[in-house]
Amino acid sequence: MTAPSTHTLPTRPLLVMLRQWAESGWLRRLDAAFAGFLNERAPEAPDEVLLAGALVAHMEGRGHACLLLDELLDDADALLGWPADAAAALQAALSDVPADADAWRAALQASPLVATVDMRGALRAGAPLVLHEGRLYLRRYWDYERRVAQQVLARGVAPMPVDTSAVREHLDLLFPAATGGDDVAPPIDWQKAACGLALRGRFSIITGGPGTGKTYTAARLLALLFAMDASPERLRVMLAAPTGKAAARLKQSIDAALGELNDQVGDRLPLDELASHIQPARTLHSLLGARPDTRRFRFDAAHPLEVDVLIVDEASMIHLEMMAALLEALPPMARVIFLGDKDQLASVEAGAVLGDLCRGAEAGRYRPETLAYLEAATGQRVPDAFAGDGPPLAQQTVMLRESRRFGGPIGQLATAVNQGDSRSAVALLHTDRSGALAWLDAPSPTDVVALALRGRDGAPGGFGGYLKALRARPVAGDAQAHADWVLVVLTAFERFRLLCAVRQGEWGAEGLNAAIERAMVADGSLVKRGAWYEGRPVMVTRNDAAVGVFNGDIGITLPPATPNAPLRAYFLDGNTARSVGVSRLASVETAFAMTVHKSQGSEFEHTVLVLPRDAGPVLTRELVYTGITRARRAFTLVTPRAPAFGEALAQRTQRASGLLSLLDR
Ligand SMILES: Nc1ncnc2c1ncn2[C@@H]1O[C@H](COP(=O)(O)OP(=O)(O)OP(=O)(O)O)[C@@H](O)[C@H]1O
Repeated sequence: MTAPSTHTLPTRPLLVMLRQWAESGWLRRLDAAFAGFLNERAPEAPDEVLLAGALVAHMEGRGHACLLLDELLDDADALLGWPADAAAALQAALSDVPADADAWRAALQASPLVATVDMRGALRAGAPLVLHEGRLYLRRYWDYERRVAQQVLARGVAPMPVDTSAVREHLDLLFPAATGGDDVAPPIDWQKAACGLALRGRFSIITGGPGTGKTYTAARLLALLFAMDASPERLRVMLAAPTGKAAARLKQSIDAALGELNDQVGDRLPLDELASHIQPARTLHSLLGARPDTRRFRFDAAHPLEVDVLIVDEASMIHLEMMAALLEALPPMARVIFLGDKDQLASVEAGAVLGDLCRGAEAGRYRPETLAYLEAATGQRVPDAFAGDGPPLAQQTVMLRESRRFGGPIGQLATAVNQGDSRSAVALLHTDRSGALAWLDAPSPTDVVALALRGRDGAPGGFGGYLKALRARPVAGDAQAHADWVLVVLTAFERFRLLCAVRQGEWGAEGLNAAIERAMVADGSLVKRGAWYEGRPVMVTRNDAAVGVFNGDIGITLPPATPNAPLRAYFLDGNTARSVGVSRLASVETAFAMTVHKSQGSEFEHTVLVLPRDAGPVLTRELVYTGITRARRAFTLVTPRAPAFGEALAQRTQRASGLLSLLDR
């Protein structure tokens, strides 16, 4: 949101009240200031318009694309989840404004501050708010939603013509039939179906939990596209993900899958040539050409990306603004395939685009025409349970349902959590004997610190391996040995991580980082002479295109190979490390512990999820699920108050958005 300026203190009673709310921490200062800005623009605007403006800004700060007016009037407490005193103040404020939604809507519609959308989609010029079908938007977010919907519709409405018998031949090679026994029909291979559907669309989604083979499928889809293309030598393939780490993982997984495929199909498909067409994976910011000090990217509708096929991983992390920019920068004829887990937490920024787009993915809702195509192109009959009359987007969306790497206790726990089955989840955490799962009651944060330093039974180590790697520094001046050491340290750090539900407080990332630092300094593992010290892991908290670091990147502070040179932060970039002088990193925080939100796109051998004492609105099922699915071999749940876990599972993340209604027309 653009920060409006207020030059003088407000005198209008509503604005005074909003300012007090901001001082109490119920609203952001920005939200109250936005109401002040609306008042400056239209001093005659009634209170309800200014109040709605402050609340829509507030909702944007909480990740919502819009404010649902009916929900606000029906049950403001449920919508906002404010503390009792704030809720009472809001109820009092609401009782001063028209009590029913129609009167409120009429006041908004009549205001010059609010644009309503006419039959042709036109808006009143210059209005900072938009009202559409009971949803109130900051104009920018209305615009992003409309642009995303337009792009999805433009790319997805008419399937491209496909030679189904050629597709079938290739798909049978790429996905050898599962054997179901003599009289048992083989289960449907959703990976094969996903390739078949993506082949005929310019916009496709492959969603599924961890290890369900999204990248495995994407690699086969690339092989299929390459085999089916009339001039494959000209095909430009790009890979991207929201964070550097996720981009590096995507490239590694695609390379590994293509290598495996090569062993499987030999020279029946030109896979070596395909591999040479795949450019290095990039972050979305770098792909689009982020520029310092502007929201605009180098690539946009007027200057499209030079790409024919774009695969985007970790799509649940893409927020509305980025999705709009990405889709518009794609040439109209290019294909984009999004991979992601629809059940994960959405981005910190407003919008839950993948979740919205995948709302019907579980049910399939494939139309007869889609089912007939799938049968011809893949040789598979999709079970009736997945038939329906879904919109065009549903015809291009496939959910992968079988986890290949996550079948053990961690997978079972993730499933129980996803289903909100807290009894089974608690039982799994308490009774697992394999070492994969553990529940730790931690009366004090020092228990978490002990876990961080030494690990636990069944999953020993904690940060011990990382500290050991740090100590194995080669003699100064040997550049190659130094480069190898940096990679060892970076990789060792990836093995263990504390994930917190919140940032602040003793159970939050900030408190635990400080406590771990203190403990490591006390036992001599670290020498800390200032904010920057050797071995300090840092996470970038703001994009800085000029330095080449982006929100969520994780680096380790180390001395460079040259003796006595200042410390540098080293970042893993695929299989190599790149470094930045620490003085150039303006926005970073220590990263022994990090929030679950920031951990998306990463995985660790042993992941510890720390739930604080009180289950506030941020503690949700999606947050716990996302934390668990960051664990590769071991997961530990830690909390000072056991019921916090069940309370979190009972709470869902619901983000207000109008995207689906724009797509369903
Ligand atoms: N059909 C299959 N047959 C055999 N192995 C498979 C199949 N599908 C996936 N795998 C294997 O399962 C593992 C997980 O697959 P993959 O990495 O593609 O999953 P993913 O959904 O992309 O996971 P993540 O959520 O971690 O990104 C890989 O080792 C892959 O080779």
